[in-house]
Amino acid sequence: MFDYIIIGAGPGGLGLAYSLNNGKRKVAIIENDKWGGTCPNYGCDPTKVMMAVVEAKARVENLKNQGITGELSLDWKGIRGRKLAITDPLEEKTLAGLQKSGITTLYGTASFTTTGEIQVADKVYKARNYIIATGTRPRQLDIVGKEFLKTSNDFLALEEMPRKVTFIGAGSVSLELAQIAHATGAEVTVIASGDLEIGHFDKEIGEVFLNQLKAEGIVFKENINISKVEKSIDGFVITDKNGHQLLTDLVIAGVGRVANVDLLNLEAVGVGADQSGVFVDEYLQTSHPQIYALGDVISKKQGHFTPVSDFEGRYLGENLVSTDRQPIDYPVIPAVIFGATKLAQVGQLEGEGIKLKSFDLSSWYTYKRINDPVAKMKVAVNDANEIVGAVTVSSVADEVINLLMILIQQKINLLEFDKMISAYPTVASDLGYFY
Ligand SMILES: Cc1cc2nc3c(=O)[nH]c(=O)nc-3n(C[C@H](O)[C@H](O)[C@H](O)COP(=O)(O)OP(=O)(O)OC[C@H]3O[C@@H](n4cnc5c(N)ncnc54)[C@H](O)[C@@H]3O)c2cc1C
Ligand SMILES: NC(=O)c1ccc[n+]([C@@H]2O[C@H](COP(=O)([O-])OP(=O)(O)OC[C@H]3O[C@@H](n4cnc5c(N)ncnc54)[C@H](O)[C@@H]3O)[C@@H](O)[C@H]2O)c1
Repeated sequence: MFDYIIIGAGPGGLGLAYSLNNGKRKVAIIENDKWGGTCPNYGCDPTKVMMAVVEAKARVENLKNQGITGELSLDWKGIRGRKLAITDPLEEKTLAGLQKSGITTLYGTASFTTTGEIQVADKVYKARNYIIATGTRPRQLDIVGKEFLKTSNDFLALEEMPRKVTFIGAGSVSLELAQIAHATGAEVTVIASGDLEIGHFDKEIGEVFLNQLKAEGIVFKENINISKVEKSIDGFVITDKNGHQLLTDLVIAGVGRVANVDLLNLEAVGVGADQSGVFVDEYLQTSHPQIYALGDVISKKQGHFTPVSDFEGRYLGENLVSTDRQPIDYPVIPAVIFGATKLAQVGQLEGEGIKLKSFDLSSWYTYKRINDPVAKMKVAVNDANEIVGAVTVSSVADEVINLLMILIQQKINLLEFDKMISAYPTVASDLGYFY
């Protein structure tokens, strides 16, 4: 008998396992694929290791003929080799870390039994509480030729970068991988089924980001509904509902992700869920009192990001053992689409008493110094002169947004900000001008 059994060893499940494991409690964690979950094996880490090379090339190219001469080219094999060396060992390290800390590790697909226990292969395990942290997997398109569609996982495993790569869907997965493919020499097309805009981001700044990707040479096609994909001698032919065709060497479907709930036998324990995830209350408790859920697998309005899963893991780690249960209280959550140019947003941009200020940052010293091709910011300030939201596009948007997140979360107004000194010239030394 365990105290806690966690299903899924991604950032959420792992955060919870370590938080609950104090030597006295018996904690088990179950994984049916790679220890560490999506982020280190198929998501954040490998994509950002690859992106670092794309960013470095752009940084140099932005200063070309301003003291830098010569041609640069990226080599996919080298980029992939870097990824293999940095992120592939993480799986083994994660498993070793769990075993060293005394957490029981079980390998296999977990599902609930009709008596409310957990089954893995032919063994049944019992616990006081069960926590579902099974994440998501790429959504598959139900079209003719769906067997020819590849996913982000397949992209990361490519041995060669094909000459022509097409992405279906213009969300974060496609927009990041499209930049990597394009920088390594592929002709890249991104197909959006509706108008080209990035959900959850400010429309105007999102458009600046997309225009920059277009200026770099990525081709976007909007309002295209794909009806079939066929194999031809030269590659694959994508046909849309109007009969237009596109020839390509590789098709990646980046059309969202679905919750890993189907193998869990949730009906047996009466836990509600659909493709968007497991239904939980503000304590991350499901309709079954012994079963909780966290991370990407839950149906929620918060973004599907590693630090959110980790936050939920740490929240449950405290709440499950506390006599004074508190509902989860999410802080502001930054979202970033990475690339040589990055798009980043945090907090709220509209609401009562909120003023939105726009800044063209390209002439600011921080950005002029590195000659960023685009640098813009919108900041939302409330009546109390506190920053409550921001959206920005530039090569350093990921760093700026985290600093703005701290100002928002800590409600630091200009008076308090002015009591601090930031190193200059850095993105931090610009912050006072945004109030
Ligand atoms: C291409 C890509 C890039 C990304 N980039 C970023 C980024 O830059 N920054 C960021 O914050 N987020 C990023 N994300 C999102 C991030 O990876 C996820 O938000 C994060 O991994 C979610 O953690 P989790 O623990 O909730 O789920 P997961 O990491 O998905 O872990 C769930 C685990 O449960 C296992 N599992 C599923 N079903 C069962 C079962 N029945 N039995 C046993 N085990 C099971 C799965 O194999 C998996 O290992 C990216 C995602 C993708 C796909
Ligand atoms: N930097 C990051 O933090 C990062 C990077 C990559 C992925 N992620 C996470 O991974 C998750 C999945 O990303 P994603 O890009 O797969 O999903 P997404 O939901 O961000 O985007 C999917 C896109 O596909 C489009 N789409 C859906 N059906 C389509 C169709 N039939 N034809 C064409 N387009 C279609 C949608 O309109 C949407 O624009 C996200 O939740 C995201 O949070 C995060």
